[in-house]
Amino acid sequence: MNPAMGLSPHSSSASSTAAAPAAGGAGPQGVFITFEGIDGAGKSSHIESLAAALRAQGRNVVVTREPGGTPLAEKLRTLLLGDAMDPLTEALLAFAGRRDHLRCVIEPALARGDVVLCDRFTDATFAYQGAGRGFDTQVLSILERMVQATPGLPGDFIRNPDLTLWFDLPPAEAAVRLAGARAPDRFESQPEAFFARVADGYAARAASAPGRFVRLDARQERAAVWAQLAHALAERGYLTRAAA
Ligand SMILES: Nc1ncnc2c1ncn2[C@@H]1O[C@H](COP(=O)(O)OP(=O)(O)OP(=O)(O)O)[C@@H](O)[C@H]1O
Ligand SMILES: Cc1cn([C@H]2C[C@H](O)[C@@H](COP(=O)(O)O)O2)c(=O)[nH]c1=O
Repeated sequence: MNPAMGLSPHSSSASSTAAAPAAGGAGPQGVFITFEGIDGAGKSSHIESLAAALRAQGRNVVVTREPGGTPLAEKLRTLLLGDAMDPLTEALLAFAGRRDHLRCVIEPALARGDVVLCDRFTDATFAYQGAGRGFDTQVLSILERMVQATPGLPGDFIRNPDLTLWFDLPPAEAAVRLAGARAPDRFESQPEAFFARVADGYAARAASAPGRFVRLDARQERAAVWAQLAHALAERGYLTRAAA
């Protein structure tokens, strides 16, 4: 457990887990936690509960999402979820929104020492555009490096989440949960085979960064999924055992 409660944990680079150099001095570093999984896996059901638990422990928490998180990126979200386009255009819109989101919301919050809880981030681009659409992941890696380089920090520092909570649910079960819940967007209306590829994409990302990813068995009932999540946070010192 980290007794500093995440005040100075690892903000990792793409190739290492070295701590992020603080921009303009040795100020506090926040904690960047992302929620990932196929549509309907249960991410949104837990993000506000985690924010409440962290706030109860005195942390400032920013809850945000991708695509979106800034006025500009929310406009790009509307395009991405609503308009037909090719996979490269999807990837470029996702990364354009991410750049604005990082510069305007995520980096300032982390520099203040806040906890950032983000519903989806770059792993979603690799899972949906890479594995789901079959787009070239080498191109995605180039965009990732360009977009996640942090202003004020050395050029080789790439902002990545400290922790990624991967809600792993079989596509057939996600489809049952989403059926009738709301009008499906352009991604939610994809066939089950698409989500099988997306799920494989998440598994591949998790295998490539095992220290960052925690797999949650999202088939369980809500309280049991929360228990897994809280345990993972407590193990890393981000939540006290009591809150978990
Ligand atoms: N553990 C669970 N067991 C059964 N149903 C659940 C569980 N968790 C969430 N649900 C339900 O499944 C549906 C999808 O949940 P939620 O919106 O949290 O998923 P999501 O991963 O955020 O989806 P999306 O990415 O599409 O926004 C909701 O109707 C929610 O009430
Ligand atoms: C970040 C990101 C997201 N997507 C897809 C994944 C989902 O289908 C939607 C977002 O909807 P949600 O209800 O907010 O989960 O967008 C994507 O294809 N690429 C991305 O980079």
